[in-house]
Amino acid sequence: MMVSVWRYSHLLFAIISSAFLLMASITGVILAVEPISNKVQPYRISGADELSLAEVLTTLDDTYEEILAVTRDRNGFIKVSAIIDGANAEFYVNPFNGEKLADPIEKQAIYQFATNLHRSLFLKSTGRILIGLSSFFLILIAISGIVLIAKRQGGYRHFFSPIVRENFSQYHHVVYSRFALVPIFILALTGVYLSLLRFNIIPETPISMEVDYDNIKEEPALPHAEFELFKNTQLGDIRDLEYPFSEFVEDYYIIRYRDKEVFLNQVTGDILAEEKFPMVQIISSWATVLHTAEGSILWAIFVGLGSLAIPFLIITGFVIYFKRPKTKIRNEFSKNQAEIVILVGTEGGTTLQFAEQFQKKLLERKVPCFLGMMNEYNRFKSMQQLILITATYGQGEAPASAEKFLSLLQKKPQNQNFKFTTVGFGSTAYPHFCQFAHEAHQHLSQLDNGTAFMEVFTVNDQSFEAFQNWCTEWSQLQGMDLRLEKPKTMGNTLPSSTFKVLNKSELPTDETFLLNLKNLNGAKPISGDLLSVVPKEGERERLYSLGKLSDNSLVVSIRRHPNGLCSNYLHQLEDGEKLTATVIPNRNFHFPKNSKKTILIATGTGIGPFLGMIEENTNKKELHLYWGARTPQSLNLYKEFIQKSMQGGKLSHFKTAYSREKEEKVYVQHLIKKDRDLFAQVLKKRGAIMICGSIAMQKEVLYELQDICSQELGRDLSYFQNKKQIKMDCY
Ligand SMILES: Cc1cc2nc3c(=O)[nH]c(=O)nc-3n(C[C@H](O)[C@H](O)[C@H](O)COP(=O)(O)O)c2cc1C
Repeated sequence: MMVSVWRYSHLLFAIISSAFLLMASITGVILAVEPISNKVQPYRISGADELSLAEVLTTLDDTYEEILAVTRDRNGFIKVSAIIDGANAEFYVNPFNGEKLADPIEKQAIYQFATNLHRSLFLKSTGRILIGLSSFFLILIAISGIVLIAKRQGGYRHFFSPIVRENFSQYHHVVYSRFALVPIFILALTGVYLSLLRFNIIPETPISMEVDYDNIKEEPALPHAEFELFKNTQLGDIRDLEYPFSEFVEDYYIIRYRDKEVFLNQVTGDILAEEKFPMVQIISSWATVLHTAEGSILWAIFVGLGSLAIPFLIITGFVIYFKRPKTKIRNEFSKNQAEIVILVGTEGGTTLQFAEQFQKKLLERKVPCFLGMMNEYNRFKSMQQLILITATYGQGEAPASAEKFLSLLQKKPQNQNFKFTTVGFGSTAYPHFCQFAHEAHQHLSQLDNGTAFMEVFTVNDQSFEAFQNWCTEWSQLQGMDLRLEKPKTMGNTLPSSTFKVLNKSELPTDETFLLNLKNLNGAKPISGDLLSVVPKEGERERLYSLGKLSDNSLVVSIRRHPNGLCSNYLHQLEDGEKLTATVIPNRNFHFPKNSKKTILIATGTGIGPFLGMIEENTNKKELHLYWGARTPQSLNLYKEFIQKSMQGGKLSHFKTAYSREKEEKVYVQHLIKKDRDLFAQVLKKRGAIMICGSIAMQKEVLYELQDICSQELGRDLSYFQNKKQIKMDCY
């Protein structure tokens, strides 16, 4: 079924019931404390459950004047009803010696208040109906939530796979709901059951045992300590025992077990009648125990945490929904007038925002274009070029708005020849980077009348810069010049900081340079975070990976492009000059502190964040660096730092691959192939591999790593990516 159906059902049920659920869950948390505070009282006597009824009744009869009943509650406390000095009394006893321990625990006012609010919102039957219905909605929310998580994770098998943190609400909503689903589901189900019971929709049929009074025996008369049943029944097995009303033989002992009731002749000890409780009664008893957690501290904590999760999930759920980018597609040309058809595959809505910017620029140039969703694929009569802009979800699958695309492609063939282009939006933090874009492109390539206009272009982590690059490349091939504007809603809202240039070291032959910066205020970056620089007002931002050498010194490694606005702007900065830029946290690319062995792989300026990570390796854990560049001279910029780090023990091994040193080109992937045992060992021992550099290098490196994973470790590469043992930041 479509993800959107599940999503909207999930949301709808939550909207309908959220206020009542909030009330029920908050009071539920308070009520979860009650069984714990009862259970910790010292009235449970160790070993009492193993005493026989014969022993207990003898002790109690010897101690008290007249016993009416003995009850064992869910806490294991033994309560006696007796007549003392002519008055009825109830109290807990020590069944070993009959000693009174305490009066029964009285329900505290706070729990009484919370119980009333929890059950009926102080609205009597109306409130009970509302709470019952909310519990029912909670079951539906839990079911649709399970389906949604499974869909997002790419199947039930991956239900508990790690989640990439995109933002606080999205991440924590999924993380906590995965663990809270079980208690929430049980609370909701038992809540509905208890409501149905209360309204007699589930009828509780009472036991109706008949005693054959005509055949009641009066002999042999035995003292009750001699009754077989009392000798063979342990105190822990019963729920309660009622003494006979009078001494007449027609009155009998009533003994209630967990699953049955027994009438016992008070003179001879014969069983007069016995009946199992009906199933409904047993289920009701279980539903009460599970829902109220009476008698179990662990269960009370479990369901208490489940209740606590509900308000959190309601709030984060609404934040996710209301923060989703809202875009309404406006088209100036109909689908059959358009020469360029842009179809979008999105789930969170961001990809559509990018596509809208692109469509806007085309419309400004009066290009007849149409923007729609990939699920709207149809016959487009005037289409000359189809542009797919799509995200990837699950384990490399289609996002919600593109689920039907591949089948529609077969069902709705175009009558004319057309070109096609695919832009994939994804994240290298996921094992199957932009896989759906590649798959869609592949399917289009198989059509007789479709021709690829460009290779698949991939955009990592919604990088506007990358999308702009694609747009420039595409528009040049089209013979036009399109410059996109970054929508305000897409801009990062993080505050900018001022940096002072400490120094600049340069390697003119390679057009690369290192900028040493000091943060004068604002954010506290970690190596691997990104520095967003806007070279001129109105210009798009460029991102650079940061290395942190000390609290006062950051480093960025930059390649200077001949016409590059930003790289040239940074290059002309003099020592002491100020730079305003924003630090963007890049959580998926921080140095793994818990890993005993780590391998860093970089090409060219990709070494930048690793310089900081090496410097931070003060514990001198095993750290390998593989670095690829054109010639040995390229190393001059970093040589001193590397040598110092190796001498200081912060870097254990350093290997280089130069592509223009000898006839035969050497790339980092060749080094990996040679050292495959080391790579296998590191992954096996829960170490980490970090990759930074070009996407082209990343592809080759991943290919090599995939081979090592399947050949040496018998697992897919994605297994280690999911465990965050492989981290990438490539561009
Ligand atoms: C649950 C989940 C699963 C994802 N799976 C993948 C994946 O397998 N491959 C990938 O490249 N990106 C994956 N992504 C990243 C998204 O494709 C990326 O964030 C995209 O920009 C989202 O676009 P949208 O907001 O238009 O849906 C995943 C994101 C989420 C939240």
